Amino acid sequence: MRVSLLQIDVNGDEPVESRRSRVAALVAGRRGDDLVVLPELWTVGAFAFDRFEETAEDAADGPTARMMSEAAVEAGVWLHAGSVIERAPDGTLYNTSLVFSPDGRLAARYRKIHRFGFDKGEAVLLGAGSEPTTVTAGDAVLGLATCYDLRFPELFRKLADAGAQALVVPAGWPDKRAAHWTLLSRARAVENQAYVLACGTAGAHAGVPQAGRSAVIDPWGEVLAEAVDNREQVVSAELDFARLARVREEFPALKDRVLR
Ligand SMILES: NC(=O)CCC(=O)C(=O)O
Repeated sequence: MRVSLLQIDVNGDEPVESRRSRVAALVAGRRGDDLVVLPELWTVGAFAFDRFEETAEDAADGPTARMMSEAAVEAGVWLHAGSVIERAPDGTLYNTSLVFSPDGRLAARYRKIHRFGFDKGEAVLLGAGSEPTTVTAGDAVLGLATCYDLRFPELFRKLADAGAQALVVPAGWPDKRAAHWTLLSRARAVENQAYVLACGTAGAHAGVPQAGRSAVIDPWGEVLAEAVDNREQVVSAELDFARLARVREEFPALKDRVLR
C-alpha cells in the first residue's frame, strides 16, 4: 500500500478558503497513491484557538468535507483528511478527523479524545471524543488518533486490539517538543507492532513554530520515510502488511501481555 503524508504549511497569512482549495488540488494530484494523509486542523491551525469558533463546520457536509470528498474521488485514493473543528448539532465543538473512500464516501470520523491545553485551549473550547475508532481502508485497518493522543499509549493499544495495522496520527505538533513527537511515534509503532503514519504541519501559526518531521514508521520501529524539517513537503512510503505479520509472528511480544 502506497501512502503519502502531506505536511501542509499552515500560516495565518493564507486565508482558510485559499488553503482549502490549494490542499484539495494537492490531494487531487496524488493519483497512484493508495492512501493520502493530511495533518490536524490544517485549515485553521491547531494553535489558532481564537479562530475555532468562526471556522467550525459540519463534519459530514461542511466545506472541508465536501472538497476533500471530491479530491479523494479525483485522485482515486483513500484520504485521511486530517481534522476539522466540527460543530455538532447541539453546538459543541470537536476536533474531528475525517476519512474518505476513493468513491468520496465519509467512511469514518473520529473525535479527538485527549484535548490539549490543560486549563486552556482545546481543553476548554472543545468537547472530548469517547470512541476509539478503526476503519478498513482498502488492504489496511487504520487506527485513528490525533496529535496529543500520541502521549496516551492505552488508546493505541485499544486500536491495536481492535485490529489496527496502521496507526494514523495527524498533528499540529510544536517544534519545541519535536523530540517527543519523533520518540513517541516510534514507541507507538514498536509497542503495538504496527505502522505509524505521523503527519504534522509545516511552518508556523498563531506564533507557534511547528515541528513538521512527518514520518512513516514500520512495525519494527524503522523510519521508512521522514521529513527532516518543517517545510511543506510530501513523505511517501510503501506499507507491507506481510512484513507486519512476520514481525508479530517472529517476535510475539503482544501475545505475552499479562495485564489487560
Ligand atoms: N495539538 C496538539 O494536540 C498539541 C499537542 C502537543 O503540543 C504536545 O503533546 O506536546
